[in-house]
Amino acid sequence: MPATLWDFTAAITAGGRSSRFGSDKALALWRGRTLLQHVAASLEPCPQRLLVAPPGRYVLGGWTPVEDTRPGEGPLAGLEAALQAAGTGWVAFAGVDLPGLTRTYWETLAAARVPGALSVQAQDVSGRPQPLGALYHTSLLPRLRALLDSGERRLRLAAPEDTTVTAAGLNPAALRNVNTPADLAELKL
Ligand SMILES: Nc1nc2c(ncn2[C@@H]2O[C@H](COP(=O)(O)OP(=O)(O)OP(=O)(O)O)[C@@H](O)[C@H]2O)c(=O)[nH]1
Ligand SMILES: [Mg+2]
Repeated sequence: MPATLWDFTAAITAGGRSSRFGSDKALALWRGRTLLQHVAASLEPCPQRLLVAPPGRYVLGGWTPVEDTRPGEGPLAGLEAALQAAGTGWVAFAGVDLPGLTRTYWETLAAARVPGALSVQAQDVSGRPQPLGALYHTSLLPRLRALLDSGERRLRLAAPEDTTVTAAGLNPAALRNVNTPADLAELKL
């Protein structure tokens, strides 16, 4: 895959409460590294890397801290902060709880971009597009602001359906989501 495909900004949204996990899941260990480190490694080739989190919560070398625009309001607000900080272009938006993400995963999404698209999302095993672990264009920012101002919090509404490309055939292991200690235990099997 040509290196020129890594022409997007990386953003990890890490402002969650981990209430189902019971402790900070970003710092939970899997294969000797934290979940946050796994996600960060998948995005290391990106020229600009942003970590949206409460100030001082994490130290992640090479990643620029970005404060939430609306702290505690969920990943849709995290995406707003990320797109605002990114400037102009494409942003790879990841959660801390997707430790199976790989460089190949992001390269596949990046290669699926077409003119006019504003988001590229992987199709999961049930055929649904996955809004976390997806690419978003910064021109979505006015829409996101309007959605959030109106009280909307669902990340899957971030991009209009008719401007969202879905990429099929990605490794389902890339999208394993850790919400509970049981999810992490399953990952270790
Ligand atoms: N920046 C930011 N990220 C968030 C916020 N809420 C959740 N996230 C992140 O969004 C991703 C997926 O969120 P959830 O699985 O709902 O995580 P969570 O809120 O920490 O966990 P629960 O409390 O169990 O729902 C994780 O990377 C979270 O850190 C927020 O208010 N701001
Ligand atoms: Mg949550």
